Amino acid sequence: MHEEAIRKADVLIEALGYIRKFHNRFTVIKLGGSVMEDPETLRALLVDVVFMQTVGLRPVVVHGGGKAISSAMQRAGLEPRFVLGRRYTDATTLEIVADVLIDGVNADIVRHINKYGGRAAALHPRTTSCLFGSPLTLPGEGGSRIDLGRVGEVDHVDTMTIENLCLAGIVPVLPSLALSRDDDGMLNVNADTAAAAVARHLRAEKLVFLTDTPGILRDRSDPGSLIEGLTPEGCRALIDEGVIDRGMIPKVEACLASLEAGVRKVHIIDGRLPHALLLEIFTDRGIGTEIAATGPARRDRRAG
Ligand SMILES: Nc1ncnc2c1ncn2[C@@H]1O[C@H](COP(=O)(O)OP(=O)(O)O)[C@@H](O)[C@H]1O
Ligand SMILES: CC(=O)N[C@@H](CCC(=O)OP(=O)(O)O)C(=O)O
Repeated sequence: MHEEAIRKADVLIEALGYIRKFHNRFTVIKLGGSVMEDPETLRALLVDVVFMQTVGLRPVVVHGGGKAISSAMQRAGLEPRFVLGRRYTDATTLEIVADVLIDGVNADIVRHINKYGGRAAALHPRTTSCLFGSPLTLPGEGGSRIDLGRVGEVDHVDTMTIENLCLAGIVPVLPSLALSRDDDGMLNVNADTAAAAVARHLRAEKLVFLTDTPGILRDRSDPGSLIEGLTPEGCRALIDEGVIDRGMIPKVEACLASLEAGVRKVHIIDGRLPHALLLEIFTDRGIGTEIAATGPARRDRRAG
């Protein structure tokens, strides 16, 4: 009986060091569509976010919702089309993307954070947009540019609004939609790059990607092949070797850009694991892949 109580006290003491270290620091948390499919998984993650906000960290949530968007498109008789990992977004698709991300996913996250005793604010183009950008075109064959429709990239973040909300103890929740500086219309942004842009502009302490894999795996079919610590050079080598592939490429590229811009650590973790966020941030061992500018980021020598 006493042993169990002492073990719980030890857990709290272990967390105390991290709570002190990250007090008043920004942590940007990217929620991928894959972890928002199951209500119980989402509940556990948002309870962690409320915990972080309550103990004085400054969590900022940026979310996607790719799976829900694809389902809504299919219900409307539209076939999703991706070009180099980006959804081709015409005017009809943009309406669906905005409805799913704003009225569906964003509203759901805000409601749940409030329900679990926290306070959250929806920041999107239909309330207060904090993300501003320009249309993204990708290089095509023979020097041409690939047109992606209303797809954008973030080039400005209203950090003041985000910071003020955090200071007031409110968790800002942003979907991956930006306002175009050209025409004031909405742009659909890849959620990994949107989260990285927010982390860069806030000079966040941490950027955490919650996804549907234990982290970066050396062998994608073997969860035991998790790579716990990586440097940017290590990441580039794994991309060249083809170990990092598909959806993981934009995530890792977003990680590298964030680290270059001063974000201290990036974590890629399994959002399906209950309390993944608390385990990664408040324990010595962590659970996923940690990428830091200076390595080697060995787990047994981690200091947050
Ligand atoms: N080396 C790797 N380790 C783990 N996952 C990888 C790796 N390379 C590619 N992936 C793929 O990346 C996916 C995660 O990216 P993505 O599907 O875009 O997630 P999200 O919707 O959370 O943004 C994994 O489910 C996996 O299929
Ligand atoms: C331009 C572009 O591709 N935008 C993404 C935005 C959502 C997203 O990225 O969601 P996940 O994080 O769940 O993948 C899309 O339309 O799917």
